[in-house]
Amino acid sequence: MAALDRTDLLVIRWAQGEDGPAVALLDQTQLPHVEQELHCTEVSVLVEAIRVLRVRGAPVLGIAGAYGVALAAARGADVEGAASQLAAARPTAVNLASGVTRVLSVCRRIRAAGGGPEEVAQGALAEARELHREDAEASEAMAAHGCALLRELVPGRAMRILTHCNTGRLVSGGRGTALAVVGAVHRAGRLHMLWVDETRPLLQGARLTTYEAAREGMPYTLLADNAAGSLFAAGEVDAVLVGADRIAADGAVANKVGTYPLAVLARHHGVPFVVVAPRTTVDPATRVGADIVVEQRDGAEVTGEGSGTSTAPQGTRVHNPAFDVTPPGLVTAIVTEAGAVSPVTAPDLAELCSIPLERTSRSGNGMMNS
Ligand SMILES: CSC[C@H]1O[C@H](OP(=O)(O)O)[C@H](O)[C@@H]1O
Repeated sequence: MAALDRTDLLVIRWAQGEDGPAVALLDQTQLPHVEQELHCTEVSVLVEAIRVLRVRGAPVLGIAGAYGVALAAARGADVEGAASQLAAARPTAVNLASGVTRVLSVCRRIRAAGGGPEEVAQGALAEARELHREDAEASEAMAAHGCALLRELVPGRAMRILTHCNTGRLVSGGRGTALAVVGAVHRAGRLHMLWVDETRPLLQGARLTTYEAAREGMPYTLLADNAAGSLFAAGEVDAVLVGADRIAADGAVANKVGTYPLAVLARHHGVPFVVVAPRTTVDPATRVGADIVVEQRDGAEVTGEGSGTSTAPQGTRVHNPAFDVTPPGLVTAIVTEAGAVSPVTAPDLAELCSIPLERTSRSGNGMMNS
């Protein structure tokens, strides 16, 4: 694997190639051993890329959804239909639907004002680019707020931080969410060890967080998910940092499956459990955690069925939720670009995110009314 310059990880970008406009993605299913860019010249290709996690992680899904609507507009395709397909590609990460809705609203507004296809395409791309830029900015702010909070929560010494799944540059327009905080702690000389959960079944930790930690020069150690408990028991964890895919109005956090058990372990062992996410991941239209739709994925991701190396008998029934939901009472703090809220309460979260508690309801296709 060629060592890459830090600034050179282009996770997602708008491309104008010989075959016209495209959404270019670093294919995360090929990492860490192959760095390959996928050019999506059709929305259907981008939808499939989202479904199979060639591009993944809540904030970057919002960026991908936004560029996807701009791609439909640029190619003179049915923008409304494209928006519905994109928003439905994965149900849990709220950023996807909100990124799609944001650019679709711009298309509708330009059209209603009498703009033609060219104006709609230009407006859509400009809005998608603005969302991309905002996410990069949010990432820098989260890193600063999160690092300051950790220095309060773990005073005086270099920290041993455990993380789950992948929350770095690969999920963001910038440095990421939780891993952006770890990077800031590392650059401040305060990171003793980053414990990396492999994160079964798709191994985002083993494949992607290790890849990013290595690029950043962080001290890191990979572990099987079920080894985390013994680390807590040995007093080897000073803080847990994770991302989020959707945060309900009451502060309940949907994140990669395996997050909830870490929150329970952290509470039992008196270890801070910190969630890092941009305000775009807080969804006031989802009142409580029980209302979060948790994506159920194909059992073959667990058994390997069909890949030639199946681990279980043919036809084994599999429970494979992509996420779980952690109640706010187990969350020490939620860090966003606007700052940190701790303890996590609905009014404080709403204030932090400058979101009025009463918000428009969802339309049937999972997209927010603009
Ligand atoms: C902060 S976004 C990263 C977030 O997304 C991951 O899910 P997936 O890999 O299925 O897209 C996981 O929940 C991470 O915490």
